[in-house]
Amino acid sequence: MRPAREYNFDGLVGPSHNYAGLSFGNVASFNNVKSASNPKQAALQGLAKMRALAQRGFAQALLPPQDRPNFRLLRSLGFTGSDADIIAKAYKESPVILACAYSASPMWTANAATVSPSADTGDGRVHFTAANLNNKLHRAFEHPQSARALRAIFHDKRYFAVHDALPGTPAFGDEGAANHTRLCAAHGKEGVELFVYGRVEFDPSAPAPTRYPARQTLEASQAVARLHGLVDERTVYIQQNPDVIDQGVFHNDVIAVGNGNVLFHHEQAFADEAAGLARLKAAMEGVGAQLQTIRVPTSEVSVQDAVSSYLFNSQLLSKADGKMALVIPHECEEIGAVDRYLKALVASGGPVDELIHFDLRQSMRNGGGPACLRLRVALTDEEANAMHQGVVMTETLYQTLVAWVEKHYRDRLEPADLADPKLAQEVHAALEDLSRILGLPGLYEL
Ligand SMILES: NCCC[C@H](NC(=O)CCC(=O)O)C(=O)O
Repeated sequence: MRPAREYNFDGLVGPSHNYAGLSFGNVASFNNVKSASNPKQAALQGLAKMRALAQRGFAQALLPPQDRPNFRLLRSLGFTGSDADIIAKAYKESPVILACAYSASPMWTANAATVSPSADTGDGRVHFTAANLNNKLHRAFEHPQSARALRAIFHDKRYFAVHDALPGTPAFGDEGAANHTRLCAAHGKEGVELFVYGRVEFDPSAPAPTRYPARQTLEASQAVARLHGLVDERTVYIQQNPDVIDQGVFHNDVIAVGNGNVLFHHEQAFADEAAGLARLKAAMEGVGAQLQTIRVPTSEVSVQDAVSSYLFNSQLLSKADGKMALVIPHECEEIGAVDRYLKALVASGGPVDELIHFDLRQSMRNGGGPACLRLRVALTDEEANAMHQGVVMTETLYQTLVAWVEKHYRDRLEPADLADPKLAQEVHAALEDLSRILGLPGLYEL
């Protein structure tokens, strides 16, 4: 075994963060549609989380925002002329399409890709597959730039393989790491990769939600496992409970999170819990790991409270002393049942002995909590040295980025502001500056 640690790559929130109600099935996105956002505060809240975790000694890095509005998308839909013409025409004919082209949704980097560490893959490299996110228009156009950014950071082909997204068709709906968890005895040792899917394209008899869409298919999960060269005995597929998708659990990471040998989940998370967890347990025994579940009963926390608090959209982080900290949003303290549950959890003598709270309200109002905001990449020391270093969070980078945000970001964005052609110029100037700060000159096609 080679020693390895988990890096969390948080999404740096882009300057066009706004509330457009684009995600049917995501309750927060729908409830906050057309309210005013504060992109500056959103970016600073995200940076504060990155800095605090880096200061605690957790390996922390970032993924950059994407260029917005997405003129390529707007042109492909028939809007022509100068940039200002395109924006004006799109706003007049279809403000929702303009909002899609302007979405800052790449901030939720858990959806950027699925990642398999080198200990698990066929060729011993770290594998990434950019997620096609084809269930939502505003997200379906993220993947080319996600792959480009990952290739810029993980450029050394001796260590890293970045795959393009799966075909963008319903059979292969792929939401990346939000529906994937890796369980292991140690990051540098072979682990078990758990894929949680919402529906099965080629088996109409399999359960499926009826109200809200299931974004991830079994077929997509299996394709990612093939691309990464994962071994069958160490790969487990479990179906998400369709009833909870219908209650607003649009990704599995809204109802379960895993780390090390621990799976923290709601009792209603999975369609056939007993059988699924038995398979997971057996696979883990094969790699010398003992599955430990922390199962939250409905009698203590309802699915509705889990969705509004984002209790499970937390980060479960291993500390140097062997215990784990749970990184949660402030909303968890505000919902009585969740607050009580968490206090009892840290007092129970189990693996989680600390809560770390953050104010992430700007992201939360669009349905993105601590776990949505980060992509986990377990790396050996050699791999960590081989990646681009300019994205690793340090105190200097934090201070530089705070000044960059203060300079370029607005503190209020309403739906009508997307029609302002100056906004596009501001985003452009900000990203030009950012690629210089991060030392990634080819990051954008600006
Ligand atoms: N992992 C969390 C993802 C949240 C994201 N929300 C959004 O895209 C909302 C955007 C808006 O409505 O403006 C989504 O649903 O995919």
